[in-house]
Amino acid sequence: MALSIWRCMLNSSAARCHLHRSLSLYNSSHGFKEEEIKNKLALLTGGSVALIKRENGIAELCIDNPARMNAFTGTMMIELSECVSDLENWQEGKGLIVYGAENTFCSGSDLNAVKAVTNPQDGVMMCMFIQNTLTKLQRLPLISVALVQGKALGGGAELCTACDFRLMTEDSEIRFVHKHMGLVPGWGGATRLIQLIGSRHALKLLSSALRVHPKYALNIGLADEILSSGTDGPLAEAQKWIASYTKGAADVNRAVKKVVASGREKLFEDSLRTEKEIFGTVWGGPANMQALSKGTKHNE
Ligand SMILES: CC[C@H](C(=O)O)C(=O)SCCNC(=O)CCNC(=O)[C@H](O)C(C)(C)COP(=O)(O)OP(=O)(O)OC[C@H]1O[C@@H](n2cnc3c(N)ncnc32)[C@H](O)[C@@H]1OP(=O)(O)O
Repeated sequence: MALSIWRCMLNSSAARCHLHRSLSLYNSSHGFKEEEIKNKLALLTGGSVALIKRENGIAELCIDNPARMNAFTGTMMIELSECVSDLENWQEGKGLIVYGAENTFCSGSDLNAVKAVTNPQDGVMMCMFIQNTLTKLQRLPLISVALVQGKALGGGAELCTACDFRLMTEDSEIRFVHKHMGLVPGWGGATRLIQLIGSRHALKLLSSALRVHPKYALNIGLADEILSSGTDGPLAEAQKWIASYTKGAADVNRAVKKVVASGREKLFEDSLRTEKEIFGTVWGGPANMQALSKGTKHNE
């Protein structure tokens, strides 16, 4: 009885709203004019972003514009945002692999497209649009992995920081080339890079536009693994890698990612409170009851 009252409290709309945080980082109160920038981006066509949601709960998102090393056109930016919204509503989902077509990750914005939006107002609107998308991607209750093959350049380097993990193939590189373009990161990549590797390493990478090869990336904590060139190919290697972090029931996996995502963004006390609320969503749930009734031990 006490447990069901407790669950009822936790399922109140206020708690749900708190847990399923998909509010946009920028909205009209920040001067963001979403429809206006979407209309402009829709004119910059080419390439595509494709999402496959597999039955095992692992999705694959492919950045596909190989003629331009998978650079992002305007329509691809819109498609990415639609794919992320789709993933936000995928209750069976546990994991996500982001990769680029034809063995290279992504070379950032399509330079032909960005030439059409060089005025600072449009630039900032585009930046808000992509930051909204990548923040939602980072907050998804899915373990996300960027499979970096070939080159991750500019915005492509920023995109891979929005994933929880980065797996690099031996010949790949991540490179924040922004300084050479007279820019700084704008897709949220600087903020996320500092969180990932600390401000000293981030400053080195951004101020020198250094090519970050896999061993160096592993060394500074930017990469999580260098994939061996197995016979099945990098995507199959990435699927195997993510499988070991997404075993078991979807709701428990999603709760794990939610506690980490909330802790990553919140102040200490705030994070403890959210952790307690998420805990309440799995405590006494089917996976928990099954483990208790089986007398599960952890000595293997
Ligand atoms: C805040 C993010 C920031 C922004 O929004 O402004 C950016 O992302 S800026 C964009 C950063 N990216 C670049 O500056 C990439 C420039 N391109 C290169 O450095 C090279 O093309 C490279 C290293 C990606 C690949 O070199 P490689 O020798 O292997 O091949 P090619 O140079 O022959 O490239 C093949 C083909 O792809 C076209 N390409 C590559 N990247 C882009 C891009 N970002 N936008 C448009 N087109 C791109 C390249 O021009 C070639 O086309 P081709 O018609 O054959 O000349």
